[in-house]
Amino acid sequence: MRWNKTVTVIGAHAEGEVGRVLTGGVLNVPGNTTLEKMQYLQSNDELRQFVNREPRGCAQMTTNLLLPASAPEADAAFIPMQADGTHAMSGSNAMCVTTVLLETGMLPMQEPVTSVVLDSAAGLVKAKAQCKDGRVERVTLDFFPAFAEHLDVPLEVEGIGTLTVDVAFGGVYYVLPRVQELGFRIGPDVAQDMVSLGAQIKSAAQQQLAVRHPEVSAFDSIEFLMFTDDVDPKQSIFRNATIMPPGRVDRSPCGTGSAARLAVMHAKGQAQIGQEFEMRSTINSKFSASVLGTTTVGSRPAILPRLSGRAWIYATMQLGADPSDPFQLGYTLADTWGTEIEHIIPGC
Ligand SMILES: O=C(O)[C@H]1NCC[C@@H]1O
Repeated sequence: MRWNKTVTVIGAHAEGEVGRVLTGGVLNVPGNTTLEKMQYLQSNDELRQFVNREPRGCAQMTTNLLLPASAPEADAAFIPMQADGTHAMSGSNAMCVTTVLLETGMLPMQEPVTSVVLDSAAGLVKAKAQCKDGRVERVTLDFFPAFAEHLDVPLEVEGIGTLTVDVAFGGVYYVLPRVQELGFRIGPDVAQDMVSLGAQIKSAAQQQLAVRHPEVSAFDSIEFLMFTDDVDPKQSIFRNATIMPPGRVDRSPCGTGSAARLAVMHAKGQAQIGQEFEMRSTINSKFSASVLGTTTVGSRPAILPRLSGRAWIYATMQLGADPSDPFQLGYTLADTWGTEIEHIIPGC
C-alpha cells in the first residue's frame, strides 16, 4: 500500500446517528480558537471532502475532527464535518466524541463518572460520562446557552400556505415547524416526505427570517430544520425530526435541535427549570432533556440546556488515497446527495 494520505477514524453512533471521530492523521488546523479553526475548515474544505464524500464516506453521517483544545479549561476540541459543510456544534456527535475519547483511552476513564470538557466552535460543552467496566454507558452534556430568536412567527411557504414557526439557537440555528399544523405525525413511514417538505420550509425560512447571534456574528443563518411533534405533553414526551442536507433525517433526537426546542418551550412557559423531558427520534431512539437554569445572551433571555443519551463504538478504520486514485477528494452524485450541493465528479 502506498497511500499519500492516511487518517484514522473510529466509527461511533449516538442513538443511531453516526458520528465518526477522526482521531489520527491530522495534527492541527490553523486558528487560535475552535471557532477560527472551524472557519478555516469552511474555507479549506479538502479534509471534509476526503472523509465524507464517496467512496470514503456517505451522506448519512458526520465525521468529527478531534483536535487539541484551544480553551485552557477544555480537554479536547471537536469540529463536526457533515455532508453539506463544517458546523459549529452537534449534540449526538458530542456524545460520540466523549465515548471515543474515553473508551479508546485518549482521556483517562474514572468510574462511575468521568468529567470531560469539550471545546466546540459554539462554546464549551461540559460532558459527564457514566462509566462501568470500561464502558461509557451514558453521556450527559451541559450546553452553552440556547435561546429563541423568533416565536410563533408567520412563514409563507409556496404550495403549503402560511405556517407558524419558531426559530432558535441550540448550537446552530433551527427553524422549528410543528407537524400538527402540517397534518402528519413524525415516523419512519414519512421520512422521505419530511425531507422534501423540510427542504421547502427551510428555504422559505432562510429567505424570510433573519437571525444573528448576539455574541458570535459568524452564526447568522438558519442551518437546519427540525420538525417538532407532541407525542404526549402530559408525559413530557416529544418527538423531533431534524432534516439534514443533502436530504435525510437525523437518526437521533438531535441534541442541538432539542436544545433549541427547550429554549422555545421555556420562553413559552412550557418548560420549567429541572423538568425532565424525553425527546424521541424518527427511529424511536431517545435523549433526555432538561433546563438547568437561565441566563442571557446579549440582551436575549436564554437557557442552559442539559441533554443525555448513549453512544457506541462500532468500527475502527483507516481512510487513505493511493496516488493513482482518481477520486483523491471523493465525489458526490445527486441520486443520494440531492441537488442542494454542487456535485464534483473528477473528469466529468
Ligand atoms: O444531535 C445533534 O445536534 C446532531 N445530530 C445530527 C444533527 C446535529 O448535528
